[in-house]
Amino acid sequence: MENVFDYEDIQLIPEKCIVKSRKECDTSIEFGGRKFRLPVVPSNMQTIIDEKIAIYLAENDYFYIMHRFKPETRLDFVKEMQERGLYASISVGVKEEEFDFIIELADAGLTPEYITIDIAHGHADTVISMIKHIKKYLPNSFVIAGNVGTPQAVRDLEQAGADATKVGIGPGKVCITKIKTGFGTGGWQLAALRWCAKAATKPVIADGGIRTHGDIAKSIRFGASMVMIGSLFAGHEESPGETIEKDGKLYKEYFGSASEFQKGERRNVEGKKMWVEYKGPLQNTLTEMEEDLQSSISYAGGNKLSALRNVDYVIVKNSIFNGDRVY
Ligand SMILES: NC(=O)C1=CN([C@@H]2O[C@H](COP(=O)(O)OP(=O)(O)OC[C@H]3O[C@@H](n4cnc5c(N)ncnc54)[C@H](OP(=O)(O)O)[C@@H]3O)[C@@H](O)[C@H]2O)C=CC1
Ligand SMILES: Nc1nc2c(ncn2[C@@H]2O[C@H](COP(=O)(O)O)[C@@H](O)[C@H]2O)c(=O)[nH]1
Repeated sequence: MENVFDYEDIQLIPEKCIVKSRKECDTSIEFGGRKFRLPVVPSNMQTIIDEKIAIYLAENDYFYIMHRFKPETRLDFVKEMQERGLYASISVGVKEEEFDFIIELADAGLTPEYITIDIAHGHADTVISMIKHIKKYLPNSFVIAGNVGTPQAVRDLEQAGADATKVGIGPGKVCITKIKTGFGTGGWQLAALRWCAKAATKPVIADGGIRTHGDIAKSIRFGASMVMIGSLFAGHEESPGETIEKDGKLYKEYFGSASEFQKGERRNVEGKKMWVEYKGPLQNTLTEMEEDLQSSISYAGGNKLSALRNVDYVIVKNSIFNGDRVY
């Protein structure tokens, strides 16, 4: 790998503005045959999304992926979403019973519009088998497969039939994969995204490591069609995690899907828990993300998301933040 960098090492370079107001900039994206208001999806984690948030996001034209940690509820979830006239987007793993679940859905005549294969090390024969299995039994589901961190992995999963791949091993805020295993894209996620996106012939989702709204624009610049975000979506009024009060301030829990809090046991733990400051309603964050991304598009000299794809950038290693904070 030649240039290795992460989000905080990059600044995008402005182009001449062509709009009179940032409101003219369109942040929408087509993904898997549907149009969404933002190229952003909250992480499919138990402290980030639940059924209520999924319904809210689907009703308001945002993309969502439901987590897979209450497996017995998934069939009814798909049924309920589709009865409401909403799209169904679920996650699966790769264990034996997950293969049975796909057949169960097919037997029930249910085709989720999106199925995400969600495991830590997605460049695996088990994932390739699951992609093929889904394509056999539910050929009309849009299959997202991950997570991966190399061009070869992207090629192999696309070759197996994946409609999109998800890139990011270890850059997450509650992730300890790089510390526990020595592997991953933590610390160079943006460069890994670029590397993978160059090999991809289908959409790529950048997953993990987004710390500011500007990182969404950077992800688009480096090849992402969609950006998966956990920590920035934790801490909302609607967030499913527990709420505590400390010294008069509210905090909400955010834990990793491979943490002992998720697993209920201390085996192969690659995630931790943290407490995130309470942030108020989810819609406020979605609105601010949209406004910030509209602004990014205007700096890119365009009026739609594609303007971000070709802007120039500079690498300013470790020097952007200098202790800066948004608030
Ligand atoms: N994006 C990221 O960086 C990471 C994300 N996660 C998240 O944590 C959750 C749990 O993930 P995961 O443990 O994969 O899910 P599962 O517990 O469902 O495990 C997936 C299967 O793959 C096997 N496996 C083989 N090698 C590995 C490996 N290196 N890492 C994990 N599994 C392996 C597991 O067997 P066995 O358990 O016996 O080894 C199991 O059968 C997911 O939601 C995942 O997205 C977890 C870590 C990193
Ligand atoms: N290594 C681990 N990664 C995890 C775990 N649980 C979730 N994740 C990944 O993190 C992102 C969210 O990252 P953030 O920086 O936006 O907070 C999420 O989408 C997963 O890919 C875990 O336990 N270990």
